Amino acid sequence: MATSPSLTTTSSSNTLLAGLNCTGNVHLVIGTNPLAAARCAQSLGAGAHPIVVAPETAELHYGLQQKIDDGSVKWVREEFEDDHLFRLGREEVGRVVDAVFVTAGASRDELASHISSLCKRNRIPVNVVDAPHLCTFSLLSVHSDGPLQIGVTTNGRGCKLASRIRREIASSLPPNLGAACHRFGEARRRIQQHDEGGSLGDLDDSVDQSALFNKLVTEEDDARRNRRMRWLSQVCEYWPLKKLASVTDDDVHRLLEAYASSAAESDAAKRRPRDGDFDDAGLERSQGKIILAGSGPGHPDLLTRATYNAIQTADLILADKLVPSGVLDLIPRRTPVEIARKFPGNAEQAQDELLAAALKHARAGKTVLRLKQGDPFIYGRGGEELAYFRQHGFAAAGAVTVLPGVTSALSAPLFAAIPATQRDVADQVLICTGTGKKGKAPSPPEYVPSRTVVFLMALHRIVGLVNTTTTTPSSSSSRTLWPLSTPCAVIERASCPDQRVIRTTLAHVAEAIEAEGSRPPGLLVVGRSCEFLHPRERGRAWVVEEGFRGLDDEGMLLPAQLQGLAAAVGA
Ligand SMILES: O=C(O)CCc1c2[nH]c(c1CC(=O)O)Cc1[nH]c(c(CC(=O)O)c1CCC(=O)O)Cc1[nH]c(c(CC(=O)O)c1CCC(=O)O)Cc1[nH]c(c(CCC(=O)O)c1CC(=O)O)C2
Ligand SMILES: C[S@@+](CC[C@H](N)C(=O)[O-])C[C@H]1O[C@@H](n2cnc3c(N)ncnc32)[C@H](O)[C@@H]1O
Repeated sequence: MATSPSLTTTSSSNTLLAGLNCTGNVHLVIGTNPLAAARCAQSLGAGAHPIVVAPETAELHYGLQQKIDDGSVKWVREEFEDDHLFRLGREEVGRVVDAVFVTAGASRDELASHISSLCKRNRIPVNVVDAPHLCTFSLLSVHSDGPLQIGVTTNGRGCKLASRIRREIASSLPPNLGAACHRFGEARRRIQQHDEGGSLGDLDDSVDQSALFNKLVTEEDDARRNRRMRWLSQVCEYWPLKKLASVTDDDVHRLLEAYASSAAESDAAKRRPRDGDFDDAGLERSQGKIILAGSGPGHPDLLTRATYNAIQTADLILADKLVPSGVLDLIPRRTPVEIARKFPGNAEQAQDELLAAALKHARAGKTVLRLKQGDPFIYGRGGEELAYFRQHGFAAAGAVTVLPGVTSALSAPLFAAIPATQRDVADQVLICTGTGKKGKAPSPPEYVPSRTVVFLMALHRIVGLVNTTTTTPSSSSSRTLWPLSTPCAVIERASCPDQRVIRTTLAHVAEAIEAEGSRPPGLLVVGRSCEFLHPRERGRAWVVEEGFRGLDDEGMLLPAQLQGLAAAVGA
């Protein structure tokens, strides 16, 4: 999000996009045509002071005339002279103007060339319409909605196309997103104020989350400072945009207040329902039912029909944080939905809240859908939840239904063209966690050359994981170490439009994640199968692949992957 128009420096390669703070700047506009009027409007929108330089006799576009009449644009009624650049600017920068826009004349015009070289010599940013070679920056096609700005450039390869792309992007966004940016920005500011500068250092919104984004917040941590800010970041990362856009001031307030109470509770699971807390096991009432369902890795087409039907018919949906937004979008508008606040360090409380809510509403005769991500029984606490519901009055046949889901553990490798088992390459597959209960490091699986290992919940502690698998522990054991050359892949947001795959080896995976940032949820696949369809590219420590190619493509293999296959089988 930027508060001013984004400018790009112009060259034959791609440009550095930046949001410039133009408040109080002086922009010199040379020309009086409709473009000059548009440039003045853009400068005004960014808080700059446009000055038009044109002779008294010039014909003014009516929009420009209006702005001159109302005093927002100043008109210097003179032919352009070099010293305009050095005497019309702000006093605090020695009267040099901050930027120059030449809106008439174009490429063949000698004056335009002269102004451009003069500006370049004096390091004054200059833009000449329709003459990229004369520009030091170009303007983006910008969608603005309050503090939210989205800029698109094709870097001189078709501004009409850029504006079409911009419109298309803007139309795919939920309404009120600008207001949501404002609301969340305010919440952030309040947290920073109240929590004495609590900050995640995430001010640079041009990069993805760091790999530490999901690091467990422990009770020893400087709770207030970090936790509230983490909480807010988690909401921004995991909630669907539609939900973020519909948040009200009250919701934000409640979210932050809820944090305050959960932080107070964090020293114990005191209020957590436990076995025997309710003496109602076996007590069958006239009650509703609970459906515990998996929603797959991300793409809504990967839902089972059973889960889809449950989504359509439930009275209440209690969804986990990782449930993909494409799935949440299928929930009918009439159906209330709550998303778990399972943020690092708060998973237990959030789980308790959901279990209590599920019981309450099911006891009141409702059909409650506990919607989980992937498969509910694969690191999804599904077994725990089923046992809990059984112990609390939902033991009769049909009182709780469990519906499977496509697990990310097996589908993410598939979407990255990694066959988890492959004849002569991998004859077994192991799914394990990179993080144990309360953030503990589980003991790593031993190295078996013919095994594909999928690590869930591992990326926030990748350094520790690689260390324990590849180096000898101090208490020397006979464990076979993993060779650093073992191929591996990080697969993030598998089957979502922003899926990303990083192909590398154990030697470089931690460095790759550090360099590329994190895009949760993501997992790590290790083993020779990672290279079967993707032979390693010599001289490259890692390779990044962006995007999900959809479910309609024939095969799932890119031409490059097919070439890889040919190479792998020696064709
Ligand atoms: O004990 C804990 O829950 C905290 C330790 C912890 C775990 N993973 C972790 C953390 C750090 C953290 O959450 O801050 C690490 C963890 N848990 C999670 C994430 C989020 C992500 O991958 O983007 C991450 C970060 C992973 C990464 O950075 O790669 C989220 C998570 N853990 C879990 C669930 C499922 C659930 O709560 O129902 C969920 C999803 C919650 C949701 O969608 O709302 C559950 C979980 N957490 C954990 C385990 C392993 C337990 C074991 O078998 O030893 C398990 C599996 C299980 O309980 O059956 C451990
Ligand atoms: C708590 S586990 C839940 C797994 C889920 N029950 C399943 O079967 O996929 C969460 C972990 O699943 C993995 N995960 C979930 N969705 C993913 C996706 N779309 N792409 C890559 N990894 C994913 C990540 O490793 C994440 O840390």
